Amino acid sequence: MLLEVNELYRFYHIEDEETAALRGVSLEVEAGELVALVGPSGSGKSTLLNCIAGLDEPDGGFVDIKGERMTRRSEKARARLRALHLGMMMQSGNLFFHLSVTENIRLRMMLADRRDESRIRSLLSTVGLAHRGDNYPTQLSGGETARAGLAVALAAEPSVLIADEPTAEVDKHTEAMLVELFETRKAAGFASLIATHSEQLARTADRIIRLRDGRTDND
Ligand SMILES: Nc1ncnc2c1ncn2[C@@H]1O[C@H](COP(=O)(O)OP(=O)(O)OP(=O)(O)O)[C@@H](O)[C@H]1O
Repeated sequence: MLLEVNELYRFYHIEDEETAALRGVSLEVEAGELVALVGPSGSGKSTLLNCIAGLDEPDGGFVDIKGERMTRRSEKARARLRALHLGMMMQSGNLFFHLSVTENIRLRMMLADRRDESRIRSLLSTVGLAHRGDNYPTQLSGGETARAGLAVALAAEPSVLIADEPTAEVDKHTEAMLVELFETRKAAGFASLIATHSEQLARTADRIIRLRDGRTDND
């Protein structure tokens, strides 16, 4: 099992008000699986992805990636696990603004001890940014920024990819290109969990997991 999420709970508190963003979410994604995560705004998708990535600590439950525990580990251990096995593309962005797109991809590869200039070029063209490698994130449109973020997420060929709305703000042609890219990952035996409103992407997925009020819908 590449990704195991077991009984995750996450509560947020603002003054006296408590929001139960996750209320016992469990899921598994196996090698070669593309899973779409869908649910209305506020249902807990981003919270779930942040907990999986070890960027947020759940109040209960655990996350294992390739059999290694992500939850309740030191920041150093989580960073190592992320660098080696996890690609993430989050709404908050995963690009360094003082680095060009090419430099962002190169840095992500270096964190996983990889160096391959031809892979950088091929990644850029796969996400439709062959002409944008030397640009800085602030010089990109919303859709281009999303695709640059995806190129960074995929840079080190992660076993597990988590992505938050990768096809938001892209045109139909680019959406089709990204769907093809996810299918290629699937064929190569990697796992992807993708929060999406894209019907095309949901249709391509092996499974759809629906979140509602912090729970999976089939609970
Ligand atoms: N840092 C935070 N502090 C307080 N409440 C939060 C925080 N982050 C999220 N929430 C609340 O937790 C719930 C789940 O939010 P989350 O962002 O995970 O939903 P989502 O399904 O990703 O929504 P969207 O599709 O709009 O991005 C919402 O009620 C949200 O208001």
